[in-house]
Amino acid sequence: MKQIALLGGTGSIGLQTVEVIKEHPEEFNLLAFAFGENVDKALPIIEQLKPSYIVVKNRAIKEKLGNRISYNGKINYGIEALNEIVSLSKVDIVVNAVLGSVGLEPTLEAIRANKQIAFANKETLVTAGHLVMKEAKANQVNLLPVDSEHAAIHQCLKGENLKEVNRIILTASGGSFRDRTREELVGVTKYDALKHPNWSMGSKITIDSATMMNKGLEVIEAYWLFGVPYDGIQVIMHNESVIHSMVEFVDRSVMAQLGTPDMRIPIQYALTYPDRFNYHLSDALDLVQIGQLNFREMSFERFPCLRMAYEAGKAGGSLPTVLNAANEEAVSLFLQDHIKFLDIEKLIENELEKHSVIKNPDLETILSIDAEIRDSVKRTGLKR
Ligand SMILES: NC(=O)C1=CN([C@@H]2O[C@H](COP(=O)(O)OP(=O)(O)OC[C@H]3O[C@@H](n4cnc5c(N)ncnc54)[C@H](OP(=O)(O)O)[C@@H]3O)[C@@H](O)[C@H]2O)C=CC1
Ligand SMILES: CC(=O)[C@@H](O)[C@H](O)COP(=O)(O)O
Ligand SMILES: [Mn+2]
Repeated sequence: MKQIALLGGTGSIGLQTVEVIKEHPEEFNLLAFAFGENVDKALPIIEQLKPSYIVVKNRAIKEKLGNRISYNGKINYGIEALNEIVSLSKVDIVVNAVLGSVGLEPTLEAIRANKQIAFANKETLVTAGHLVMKEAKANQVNLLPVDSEHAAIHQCLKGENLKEVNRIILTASGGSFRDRTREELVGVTKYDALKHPNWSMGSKITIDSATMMNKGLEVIEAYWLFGVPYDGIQVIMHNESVIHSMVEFVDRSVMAQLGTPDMRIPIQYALTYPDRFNYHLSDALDLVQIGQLNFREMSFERFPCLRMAYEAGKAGGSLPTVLNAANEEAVSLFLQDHIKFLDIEKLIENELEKHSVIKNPDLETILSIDAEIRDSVKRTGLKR
């Protein structure tokens, strides 16, 4: 029986991870469960699976949950408590499904404790990929990608020699505004932006998908996970999200991984790796019913967030931290109706232009830049 510590358990990935765990009660036990503030979503899971350790965002939530929980689970709060549960000796797998760079420190702790990590939290790799990968190499820990594209690439690369990779081809659905011109983006609402054509996901990543920043973050995520240079990472638009990504080898042979757009499939694979378990939660892929798969060229002019992500990734140092922090804050302002959709990219570009890059930043520097940029975006954004 594998003992699981799930971070971000009330989110889109977290809830789907719980479904996978429940499908295989003889294989997986939810030992530790962490979430932010959503007690109503957490309570039924906690009451059913009775994790021994629970971590929430702050003391107020701890008290709120403590008043409603019916068994003797240990409840704690804050980043240190997250760091503690990922390092528990009994834990076999840490699922990192928290949103944003708050996942950085627990990731480093889980690596230092030699845990297998099912990794969804892409912002952590964007903000501090050099620190995470250095620690992973030193401790010989594999990050098992949950993000659908990276899970696909990981499968295409199984048994292959990385030196024989020509390029990685990341597929992008295009998001909710893929058929609109830039002029048609003026005045779009968050309700329009939240209508993803293929996937049901948390709000932040759905907005990232609409701005194409999601693919930008994924380019940087791929760079760190697979060690392929930025010039060898291509993004193409693929309407159906059926091909999750591809790898081209030096002999021009291309491997692709396909599947229905259902995140429980890569989540389950990250939990069972290197084995595969039966899966019954959704229907099998039916290519005849789908009929055709469509592809389009990606445009940096149409999607400046993708251009900015490549530029930040290539520049390296502290610039990806700036990109990520500015994006997290700008999306949050947009979701709270403080700024317009097109302001997201303007606020990010503004921070990237102002920043003097620091080479090889340490954890303290990254955390301080992250806080400083969020503050700056909030101030600028609220004046708009
Ligand atoms: N959703 C998807 O299909 C995919 C998501 N990803 C990545 O997975 C990650 C999670 O995405 P998604 O599930 O959509 O996000 P959601 O917003 O749905 O969920 C985020 C989770 O993180 C928790 N959380 C936020 N802040 C804290 C904190 N300070 N301490 C503890 N928990 C916290 C939230 O708790 P609460 O809500 O209770 O406050 C919630 O459980 C992101 O990095 C995303 O890019 C990658 C591929 C696909
Ligand atoms: C499910 C998943 O992995 C998301 O990151 C998805 O890729 C978002 O779709 P886009 O291709 O629209 O960014
Ligand atoms: Mn993805």
